[in-house]
Amino acid sequence: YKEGAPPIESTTNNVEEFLRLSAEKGIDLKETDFQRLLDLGSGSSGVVTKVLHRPTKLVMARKIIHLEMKPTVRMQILQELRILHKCKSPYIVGFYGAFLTGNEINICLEYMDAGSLDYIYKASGRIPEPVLGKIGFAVLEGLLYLREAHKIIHRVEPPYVKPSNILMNMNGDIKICDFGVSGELINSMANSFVGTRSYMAPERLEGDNYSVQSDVWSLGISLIEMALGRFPIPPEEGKRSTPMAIFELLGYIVNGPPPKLSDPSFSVEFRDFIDNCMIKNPQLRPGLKKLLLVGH
Ligand SMILES: O=c1[nH]ccc2cc(O[C@H]3CCNC3)c(Cl)cc12
Repeated sequence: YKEGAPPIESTTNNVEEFLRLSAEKGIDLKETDFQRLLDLGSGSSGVVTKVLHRPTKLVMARKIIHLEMKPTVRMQILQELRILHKCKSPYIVGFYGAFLTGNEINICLEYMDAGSLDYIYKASGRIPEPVLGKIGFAVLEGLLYLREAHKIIHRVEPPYVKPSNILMNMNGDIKICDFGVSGELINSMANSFVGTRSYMAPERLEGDNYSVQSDVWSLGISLIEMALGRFPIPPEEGKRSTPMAIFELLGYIVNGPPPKLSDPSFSVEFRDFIDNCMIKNPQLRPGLKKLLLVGH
C-alpha cells in the first residue's frame, strides 16, 4: 500500500456500493480477505486498524474486540450488531458487517481518512469555532438519529461522546462511532473498560439512573476541550505542580462548578450553547432537539 494512492472517497456511498457488491457476488467478510495497512488507534472497546478488503478493493476500518465469551453470547452479539446495518445517517460511521475469528469480534466500519478529533485537535492546537459548530451539530443529529430511529440510548459506559469517538474525513464529514448498540457486547466489555470517566456527566458519576441528557454534558465538555486544546478540568487557574488524580477529578465534576468556556474569542452564542450543555442538573439541561434549535 503506497502513500500517494488516490484518495479513497470515504463517504457512505462506499457502504452502499459494498452492500450491493456483496449481495450481487455473495461476498462474505472473512479474515483472509483483509490486508492490514496501518494501526489507527485503540479505545476502551478495541483496536482499530486500517485494512484493504481485497475482493472489493475497499479500504475499511476494522475494529477487533477480544472477548472470552460463551458461544451463545457470541451469537447474541453478532445478532445485535446486525442492527448496525440499519444505522444509516450522514452523522454515523458506516457499517460493512461483522464476523468472528476465534475469540475476536471483527467489526468493519467506514474508514474516516482525517481521523478522530482528539488526534486532530492535538495536532492543530485548537479547533476554531465554525468547525466546533459543525461538530456540535453533527453529534446532536447523530445522537438524535440513534435515539429516534433505533431507540438506542446510551446506557453505555464509558460515554461514547468524546473527541476520540468523533471522526472526520477529507470531505469534511463528521461522524460518531463507538456507540453502544449491542447490549451483550457492552455487558461482556463492562469489566474491561478502563480510562477516562471524565467525560461522564455528574449525575452518571453519582450513579443516577440513565439520562439521555448526559450525552449533552459529554458533548459540551468535549467541545470545550477542543476549543481550548486541553481537557477543561481542573480549570487553568493556578498552574498545578502535579496532574489531578482521577478520583480528585471525578469529585471535582460532581461537587465543583461546571466547566465554562469564558475565552472572549468565542461568540456569545457559542458560549451560551456550551453553558447550556454544562448545566449540572440534568432536569434543567436542555435536550437534543432544543439544542439543535439553539444552534440555528
Ligand atoms: O476510520 C475509522 N472508522 C471507524 C472507526 C474508527 C475508530 C477509530 O478509533 C477508535 C479508537 C478510539 N476511539 C475510536 C479511528 Cl482512529 C478511526 C476509525
